[in-house]
Amino acid sequence: MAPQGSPAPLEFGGPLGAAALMLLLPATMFHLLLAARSGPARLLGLPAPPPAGALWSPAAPLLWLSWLGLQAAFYLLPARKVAEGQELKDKSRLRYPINGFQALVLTALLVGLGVCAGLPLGMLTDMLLPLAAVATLAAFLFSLLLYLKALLAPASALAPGGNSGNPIYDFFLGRELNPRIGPLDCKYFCELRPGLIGWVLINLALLVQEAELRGSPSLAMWLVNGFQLLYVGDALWHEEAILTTMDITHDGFGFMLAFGDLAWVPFTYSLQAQFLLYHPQPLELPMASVICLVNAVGYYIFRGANSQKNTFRKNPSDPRVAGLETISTATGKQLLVSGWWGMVRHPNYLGDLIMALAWSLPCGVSHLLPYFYLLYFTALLVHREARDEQQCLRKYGLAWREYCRRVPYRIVPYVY
Ligand SMILES: NC(=O)C1=CN([C@@H]2O[C@H](COP(=O)(O)OP(=O)(O)OC[C@H]3O[C@@H](n4cnc5c(N)ncnc54)[C@H](OP(=O)(O)O)[C@@H]3O)[C@@H](O)[C@H]2O)C=CC1
Ligand SMILES: CC(C)CCC[C@@H](C)[C@H]1CC=C2C3=C(CC[C@@]21C)[C@@]1(C)CC[C@H](O)C(C)(C)[C@@H]1CC3
Repeated sequence: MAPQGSPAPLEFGGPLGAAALMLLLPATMFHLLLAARSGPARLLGLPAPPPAGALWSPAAPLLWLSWLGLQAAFYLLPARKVAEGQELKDKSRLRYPINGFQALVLTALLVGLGVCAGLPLGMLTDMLLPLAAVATLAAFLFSLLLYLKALLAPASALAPGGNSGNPIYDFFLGRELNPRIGPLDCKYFCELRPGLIGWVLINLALLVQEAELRGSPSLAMWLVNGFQLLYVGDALWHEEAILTTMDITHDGFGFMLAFGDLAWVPFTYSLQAQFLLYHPQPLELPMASVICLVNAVGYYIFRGANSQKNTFRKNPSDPRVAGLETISTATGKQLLVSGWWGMVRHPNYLGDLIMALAWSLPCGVSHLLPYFYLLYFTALLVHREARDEQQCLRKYGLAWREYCRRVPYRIVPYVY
């Protein structure tokens, strides 16, 4: 069934773009994994081909499925709070458990106990290629299952974007908005749990492996681990805020998010730590302090902007935001035009990008490879910003134009 109303414009270059991305994204991920462990560690240019069998281990599917099962079990544990999502087309609201931080703590306890009992965590680093292969295969199979499941879904459950009628495009973007298997909300679960927590676990394994190889982890490895743990911990602590993001409220759950959440995030976002294991970098305390300052500035902007908008959206009369200047829109919602959201139209992206820079700086400036995340993330956020602008223009019309007039810069003041 297709949703009613005018069809949404095609994004990501339509079916051709979607097909190209489905090949390019996994290829890029494997290129990065191989380049990080190769001598020259070139971002551009071909790394040496993997040794025969390096992409496969019979233990990998077992390990990966156990990890997914463990995170699903933590998801189903009693939550400190159950939050309601945005209103859906049929006027209903879905309920979501807020226990992501609890899952992170339980995972840390379990891994800690395992390590004390002799679990060789560092050996996980030798499994990254086979695990990435399993995660990629799982993302393809899972997206197929989701595509088929959407055939039975009512029109009101379909996403505005991924129902063009072209199977390749719809498979990529995702047809159903909030597919659920029993009590498990697939998109909400995948976006915050197995991939995000998996990312910090991989980082930790790389740190342990470095300690085993060189006697102790390097300062650079500590910084990368610390910064990214803060980012993931923050996401899970503010888990409820994800319910208003574009991914949850607008995008269907298809290959893009399934692959992004399950494979891309854990295996490419840990690239800096992977690079450092194979290419140790000297880092002195004064430089490390400057990098910590850069991360702190980025985090301050990112958290300040996200919290200000979330507080305002939940309760505009909250004393923390009640004094801010706003524009009224025809939908009854208001737009902030002072505070963080009066500085640029996406101050949260600016903070996120500054943090991305801080995550790469500990890797020195001899290689471009550890700066991949910063480059990719800039492209992702510029594209995401443009998509969000289109959606806001459709939602708010003239009020959005007025906001753009009052706040002319998108992400970086006086630059962009
Ligand atoms: N690490 C990663 O890989 C990624 C991280 N992120 C991060 O995720 C976070 C969420 O990003 P994202 O979901 O893209 O978007 P935002 O959190 O920026 O949300 C955009 C929405 O906010 C509302 N909004 C926009 N302007 C205003 C305003 N002036 N006043 C009030 N509300 C406004 C609109 O929705 P409405 O009016 O309907 O409320 C708009 O659609 C960001 O911090 C981003 O950096 C995002 C992608 C990837
Ligand atoms: C593989 C493709 C190129 C694109 C895939 C994009 C996804 C990897 C990202 C889309 C939005 C994301 C968000 C986060 C992680 C990356 C993905 C899934 C996020 C969970 C990271 C932590 C943040 O604090 C957040 C605000 C909760 C993020 C929400 C969006």
